[in-house]
Amino acid sequence: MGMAAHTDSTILNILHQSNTSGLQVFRGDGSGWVTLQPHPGALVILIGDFMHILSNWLYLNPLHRAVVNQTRHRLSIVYLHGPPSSVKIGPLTQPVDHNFPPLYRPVTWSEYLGIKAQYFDKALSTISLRNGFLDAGDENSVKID
Ligand SMILES: O=C(O)CCC(=O)C(=O)O
Ligand SMILES: [Fe+2]
Repeated sequence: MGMAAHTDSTILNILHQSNTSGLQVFRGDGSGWVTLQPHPGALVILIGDFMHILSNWLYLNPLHRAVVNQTRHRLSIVYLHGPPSSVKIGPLTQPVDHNFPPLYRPVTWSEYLGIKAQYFDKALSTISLRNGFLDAGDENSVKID
């Protein structure tokens, strides 16, 4: 089963893929979609939207996807780590300096999941405190195919 391009709505995801590749991460430096080759015993840590929010854009949520393999069976196991569903979470004050004020309004995970279901790749923009600020999935920064 493949997965369309997305960012994870969690704090972070811990992923193990079998020895068939399929996980790809989008790199904004012009490399485009880069395949993360599986390594035996290795785990992939993906920063989710809430780590992105908490860190006020210091730790970026990578746009990624899973492509299907027509000939080889592929298995990936993902542990999703999110915040408590009803606690409001916004950018932490510590990494936020005065020249870089909070970029997002506080939001609960359950509220954010509703926003994500409705706006998908534009979800972070809808809680942005700065108009025109671009996030990973935004139309103008990355074209999702
Ligand atoms: O199949 C994969 O390796 C990716 C899975 C994934 O991105 C997810 O579960 O959020
Ligand atoms: Fe994912």
